[in-house]
Amino acid sequence: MTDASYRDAIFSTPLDRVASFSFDEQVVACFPDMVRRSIPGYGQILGMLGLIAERHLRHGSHVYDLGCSLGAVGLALAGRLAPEAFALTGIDLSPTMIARARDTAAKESPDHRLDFIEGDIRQVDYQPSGMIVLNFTLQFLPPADRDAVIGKLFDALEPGGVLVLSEKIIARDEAENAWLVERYHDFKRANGYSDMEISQKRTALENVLVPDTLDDHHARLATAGFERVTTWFQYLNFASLIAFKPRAGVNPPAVTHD
Ligand SMILES: C[S@@+](CC[C@H](N)C(=O)[O-])C[C@H]1O[C@@H](n2cnc3c(N)ncnc32)[C@H](O)[C@@H]1O
Ligand SMILES: O=C(O)C(=O)C[C@]1(C(=O)O)C=C[C@@H](O)C=C1
Repeated sequence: MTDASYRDAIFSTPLDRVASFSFDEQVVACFPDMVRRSIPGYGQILGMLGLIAERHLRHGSHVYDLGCSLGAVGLALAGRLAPEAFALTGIDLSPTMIARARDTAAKESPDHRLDFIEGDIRQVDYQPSGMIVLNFTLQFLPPADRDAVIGKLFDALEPGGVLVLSEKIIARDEAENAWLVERYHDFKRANGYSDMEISQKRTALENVLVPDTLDDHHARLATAGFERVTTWFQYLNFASLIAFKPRAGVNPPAVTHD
């Protein structure tokens, strides 16, 4: 990152009332440090997205990065693929994120076609695309809106296109979930967050980041029409899935028995 990025100290002082988490200017200013210290495997997921794009993207096709924040996904793809291999549109609700994503892309990958637009991913008219990435974004949509967004993305994908969905997840089994969350807090402590920071951030994220189970994600993607859904990454309570849209004509016709 060539842009200024500060250490995340947002929850490091005791707060009388912890406000709901939002992607405000304070978060934008320390975002690279926050995600690096708060999302297990964040860097590895970004690295793999480039390799997935190399394998699955038809030359010259369009990619969406939804909830793009500072544009890290586009930069990761630009690090692996030639400028003519793809054109990417990043979309985010936060104007500050979008402004910084544009600046960074212009400095770091001037030859690649990386566009960034401010918008709500629930309201976009999507153009046909070969790959769509939701890297820790769906979890911030109200649960009631998630099926419709995934349905729209399925429709926008070209036959053979892929959706990559990375999310914080919850385990249905209480004991399993407790173990994962406790180890996740150990991970945060090891990355320099205090117990107070961990606890205040947890409060701020209540009802803002609402995780689904892996089963919920698989079921939603299958219902939308995805042919094959694979959980290709999991590190504690963070996971990434890839979903494949069927190629036209390869589905065998349904066999009927009489
Ligand atoms: C955890 S961040 C995503 C991180 C980013 N994808 C990355 O890989 O660095 C979630 C982002 O989703 C954005 N967001 C949340 N709801 C949104 C919506 N309805 N439409 C567009 N962006 C949204 C937030 O502004 C925030 O930047
Ligand atoms: O800090 C946490 O508890 C998180 O869940 C990490 C998480 C995320 O998963 O999106 C939460 C908010 C910020 O966007 C960065 C990371």
